[in-house]
Amino acid sequence: MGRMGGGVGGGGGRATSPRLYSANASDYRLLEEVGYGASATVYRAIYIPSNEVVAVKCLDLDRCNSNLDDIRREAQTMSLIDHPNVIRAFCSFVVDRNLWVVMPFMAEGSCLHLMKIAYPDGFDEPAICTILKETLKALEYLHRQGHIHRDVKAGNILLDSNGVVKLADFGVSACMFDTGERQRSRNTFVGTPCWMAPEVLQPGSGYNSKADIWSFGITALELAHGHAPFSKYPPMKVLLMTMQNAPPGLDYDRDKKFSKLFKEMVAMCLVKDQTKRPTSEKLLKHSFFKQAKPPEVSVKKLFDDLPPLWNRVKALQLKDAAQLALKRMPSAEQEALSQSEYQRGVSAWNFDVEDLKAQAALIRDDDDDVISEPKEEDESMRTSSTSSSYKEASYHRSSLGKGETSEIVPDQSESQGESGLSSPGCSNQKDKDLLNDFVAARCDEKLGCRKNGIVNDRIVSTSETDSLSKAKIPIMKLRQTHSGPLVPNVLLGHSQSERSRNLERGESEAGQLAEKTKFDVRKPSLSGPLLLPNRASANSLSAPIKSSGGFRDSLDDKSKANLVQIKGRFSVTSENLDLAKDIPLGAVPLRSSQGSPLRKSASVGDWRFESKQMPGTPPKEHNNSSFPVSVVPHLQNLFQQTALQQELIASLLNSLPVVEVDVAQNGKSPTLPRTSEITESSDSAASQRERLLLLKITELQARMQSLTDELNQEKLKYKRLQQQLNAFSSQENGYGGGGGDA
Ligand SMILES: Nc1ncnc2c1ncn2[C@@H]1O[C@H](COP(=O)(O)OP(=O)(O)OP(=O)(O)O)[C@@H](O)[C@H]1O
Repeated sequence: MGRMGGGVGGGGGRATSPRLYSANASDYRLLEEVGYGASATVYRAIYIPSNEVVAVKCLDLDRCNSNLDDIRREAQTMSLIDHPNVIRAFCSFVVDRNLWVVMPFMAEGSCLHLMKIAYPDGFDEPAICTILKETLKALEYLHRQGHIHRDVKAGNILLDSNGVVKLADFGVSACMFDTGERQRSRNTFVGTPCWMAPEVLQPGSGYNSKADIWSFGITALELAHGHAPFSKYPPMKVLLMTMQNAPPGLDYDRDKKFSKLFKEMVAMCLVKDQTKRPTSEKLLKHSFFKQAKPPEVSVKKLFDDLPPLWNRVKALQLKDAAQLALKRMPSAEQEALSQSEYQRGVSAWNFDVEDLKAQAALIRDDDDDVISEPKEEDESMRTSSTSSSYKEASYHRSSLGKGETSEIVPDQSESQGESGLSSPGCSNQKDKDLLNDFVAARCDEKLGCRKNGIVNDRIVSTSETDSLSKAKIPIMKLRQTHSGPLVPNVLLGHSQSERSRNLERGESEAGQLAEKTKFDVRKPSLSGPLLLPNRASANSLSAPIKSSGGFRDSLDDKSKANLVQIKGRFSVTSENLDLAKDIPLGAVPLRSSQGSPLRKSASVGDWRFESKQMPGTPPKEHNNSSFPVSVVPHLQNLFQQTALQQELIASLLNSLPVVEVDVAQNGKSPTLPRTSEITESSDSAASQRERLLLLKITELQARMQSLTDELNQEKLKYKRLQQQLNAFSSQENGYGGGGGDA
């Protein structure tokens, strides 16, 4: 155990008198877990010598990218910070493989937690204005001191019970005046992808404090919507979108509730060219911040009536556990993945290169329309990111009962093309290079980048670009942020053991959901815009339908089950008939003059035409019920066959005047010629032929008899159905008339 960093501090700022905090772990009693990040778990704790409540952040050194020297320097920097809006470390010390950082306890936790638990759609503008102004003051101070924060986001904006706002987490901050190793580290990727400025994402290009201004703008959107832009996408996708898309912003139409000043301020921060972004000092002078109310007025009210922070955190952990269970489903992999990083508020400076590459493999085509239409994307993102954990949290306020969509897209594997990396989102060489550069940079940065085995294979395949999408890699890793032996028992009760219990509970809770989702995801969709245009562009709409990949079989089965008739290469199913209703007329290039595209099909056209000729068929039957469609063709078939056979028999009979046949009268089998008669005419040249013909006649007569029976039965059936239909329509009329009479 060794002491690191400053040992003095007081109440998180200049407000209280300086106090010395010991670097002895036994002087701290860790209480509830109040937060967790990529590499740390934060506890409410009692500093025993003064009986003061503090926060202890336990950083798992094994999970940090930095070496001990960097961390020591980091801690020293933290202890020198002295601003009312910046969380200051009282002291820090190493406990085995953990770094304990003692800080003031911020009783209301982070803005992210608060939104997750009670404001899934974001805060109101007065609260946002105050929070942003206080945060900007912190940034202005840090920039003046030569620091770049590099991880500005709602998860790092902490609130205390009086509404005081403090910027936290210097785990990734860089000193602008540093040289050597530290300086070089600014050419690597640090930060959280959704909040990362384009220049930070561009390997090799340097960046400065303006990167914080971009993140600040993203944080403004996060506070306004309840989530950051692109938060539903995997990091690789976010990376591409940040660089390719127009910058996100507050929409003048959609975000009507927000003022013009707010929109303007955000737009100023989210300019891709860093040189055009204002400095924090200049931004602080923007008119938007002039209207800011004091924190105790606009921020404090946000947590009225909320339970204690640790109970909220526990509720969120349960939901996280359910999310993790959900992630196990391969079909929901991408969705769960994209949500997880954001929902846990995890920073990208703990990016796992393997994770990134695997996530890149999951980039799908169907998202790519979004790339060119950022606003739509944002809209869909808004729907999806308010789903799951937020909505079900028990302490919900504003949005309880609002509609919620879990956006799980059916597998459209065939439409993806060969590779995730060759999807439109990264279809050109530039994109591929970008991804490769990015992965390479991250790989260089990461000491633990493995050089062999699966990971290595996957790295190779990234540059080859073709096999990545096929890799089905178990991506999800439960990032435990604390190692056991170093932690007192009391702590374990709230962390690992509890977390695993929660996980189990969460898994069972999520089980049903998972089942449902699995079903939903895999359920083939037999209609919809993706499939219909393809069908419509085929020569005939009634041509055999080729569905995509995964559900071709099931579709075939279904087609068979619904088969109405096959005529040559045409197969018509009742499903086609249903689909025809949904097909936009304009989408069908070869529509017949009869109106319905399906009339192009000989079979369907004929049936419809002829069925109209059936005597006594009420016109209503075509749209009212499905039975005429299936019965009429059958009847017609029988009718046609019978007529043909009758014709044949008649002509045969005409040609055989000698044979005794009694077909017409009783329909029974004809009396066969007696043996003696046959013998007598054996000389006849036609005798052989006659015999054969007689046999044929007998056969045909029998067949005709059965067909006649069948026809009679069908006629009866048809009559009954007609009666039923008549009864039904008269009932309908009766209801209508009754209503009118009454
Ligand atoms: N002083 C504090 N008082 C109360 N809660 C805190 C305090 N510091 C941190 N937290 C809570 O703990 C969470 C995680 O803390 P922190 O962000 O420092 O961890 P981290 O591992 O660095 O996370 P990340 O790297 O993902 O940002 C915060 O989002 C916040 O909710």
